[in-house]
Amino acid sequence: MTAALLEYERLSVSLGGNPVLRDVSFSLQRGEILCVVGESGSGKSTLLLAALRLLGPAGLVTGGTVRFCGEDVNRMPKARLRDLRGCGLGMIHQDCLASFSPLRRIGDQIHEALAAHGSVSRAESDRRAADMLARLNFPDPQRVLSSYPFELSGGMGQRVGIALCLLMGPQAVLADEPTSALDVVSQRLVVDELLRARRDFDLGMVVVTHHMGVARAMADSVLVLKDGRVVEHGAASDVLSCPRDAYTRALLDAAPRLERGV
Ligand SMILES: Nc1ncnc2c1ncn2[C@@H]1O[C@H](COP(=O)(O)OP(=O)(O)OP(=O)(O)O)[C@@H](O)[C@H]1O
Repeated sequence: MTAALLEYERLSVSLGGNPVLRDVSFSLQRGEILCVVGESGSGKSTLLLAALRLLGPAGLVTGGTVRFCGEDVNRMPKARLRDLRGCGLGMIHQDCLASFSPLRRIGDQIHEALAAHGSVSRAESDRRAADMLARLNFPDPQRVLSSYPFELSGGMGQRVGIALCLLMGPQAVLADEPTSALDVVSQRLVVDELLRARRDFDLGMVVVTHHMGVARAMADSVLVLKDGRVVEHGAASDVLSCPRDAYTRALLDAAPRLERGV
């Protein structure tokens, strides 16, 4: 049987000595979108960072494992870990534009990122970036590539961040509140782009969101986190339509609606 893309098995993590994740288990298959919901401080970002072994100096895995394609992330040698972070697991942040240097053009920075993970000429990286931006419905990819970050709107910046993530050729994508900083129109575009990326590249995705409307629009499965523990995990249709847990019901009561795109 093929290993899951990501598998958390009874993962417990502490930050600064405080337990933040407790016995978290789930798996993610190719082509699956898992949305992780829960209130602020419930451990959602920590859950994503654990997969990249990016818990920082305060972080400690106190029990359990995270496996990527069957390989224990906490036992990976440095070179493997670099591949994992560079092109195995893509990361999309709440504010992708903030990850770009304000001083250099987008095309220069995309080239730098691609060249760090394999020999690629500037012409080739521009071609691949322009193709990806066109695929994500940017009307003028060349203009984006020659822009500085401050010349892009927040929504465009977020979509450029998605393009860069996809250009690295990840097998799975971790998205931490990818729509939270956006107006509703840009939210819809980002949700549609992530759904298209899943379909086109058969990606697995873990999407952290406060927004139950985003979970409704995207999720195949939903995991509800409270105080670092999984209170509910199952098919999106079950968790979002017939929640078993009172906490999930309370989250759903505050949900803005987005229709499912695919
Ligand atoms: N370096 C640290 N040392 C100690 N505690 C930390 C540290 N970083 C985060 N925490 C705590 O860990 C808990 C989980 O944080 P985390 O960012 O994973 O939650 P979250 O669900 O993603 O929250 P949000 O939705 O606000 O981003 C929080 O209570 C936070 O205060």
